Amino acid sequence: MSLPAIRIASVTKRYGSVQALAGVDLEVDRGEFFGLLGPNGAGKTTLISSLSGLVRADSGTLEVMGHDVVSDYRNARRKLGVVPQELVFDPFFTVRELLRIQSGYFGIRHNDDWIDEILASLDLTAKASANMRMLSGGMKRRVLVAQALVHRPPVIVLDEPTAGVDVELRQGLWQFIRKLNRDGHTIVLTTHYLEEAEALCGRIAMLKAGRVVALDTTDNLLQRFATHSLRVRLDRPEIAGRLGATLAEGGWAEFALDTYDEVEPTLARLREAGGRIVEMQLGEADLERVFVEVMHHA
Ligand SMILES: Nc1ncnc2c1ncn2[C@@H]1O[C@H](COP(=O)(O)OP(=O)(O)OP(=O)(O)O)[C@@H](O)[C@H]1O
Repeated sequence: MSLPAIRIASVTKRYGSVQALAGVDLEVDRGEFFGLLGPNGAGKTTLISSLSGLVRADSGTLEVMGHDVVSDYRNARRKLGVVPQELVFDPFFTVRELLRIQSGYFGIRHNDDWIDEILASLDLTAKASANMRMLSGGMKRRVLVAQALVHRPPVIVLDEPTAGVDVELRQGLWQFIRKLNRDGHTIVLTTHYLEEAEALCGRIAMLKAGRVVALDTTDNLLQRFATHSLRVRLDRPEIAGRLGATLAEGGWAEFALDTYDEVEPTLARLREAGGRIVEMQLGEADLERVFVEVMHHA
């Protein structure tokens, strides 16, 4: 069996009194499109930074394509491309200069053919000679992606790559990342846009307070929780509450259902209890609901 793309075992990291990572175990196989989700402060960036060597874990081991990120740092770093969350650049370099410098960090010279290809894929060709300070936020983010790819890493980690990015660019970016994944790259993504994670990721880990609290395929996660919901707005919402629904704002109540077959009996019970339905909606479970449930119970 080939080694996993990423192996994280018993990793802990503390910042003063904050336990940012409290014993994380995680393996990502080669070729996966993997999602790392969690609320603000869950430890996602700390985990990614530990993987890229920006942060030193207090204990545990991290490997990229079989290379330990501490004892075999150079090889581990070569196998990894990280698109960081924060936009930090030297404003005086042009896009091409920046990508050449980044290539130099990895000891790669004469990288212009590949740089041109990346620029074209990210729709940045026209900006190759522009100074970084002249680019919009969305374009800077694309340059961050380009920067992560100059050394052709097999494993690519993206930390909230679409934060503050417009819809068109987001779709373009995903198309490109999907292509990289189809070409065999392992992708790890953190995002707060759960519909993006649902659409893209085959497997997902959810972190809370530095621990993995859910880890499964996206399909299993969606199925593990009630797959459908019946939302009703009643003239007397408390009736639905007595029948086991979750009450929401505006008089809405929500029943979690395993199948659509349960819709009719639920409506019948409501009618018998004297509830009059003012409005009604049927919904599929989505990752957002799963996320809320997992975080609530973890
Ligand atoms: N350099 C640091 N010094 C002190 N505390 C830190 C540092 N970096 C992170 N933390 C703390 O560690 C915890 C985990 O932070 P981290 O940035 O890893 O979370 P995250 O899941 O990436 O959050 P977000 O979704 O907001 O990006 C938080 O409580 C954070 O305040």
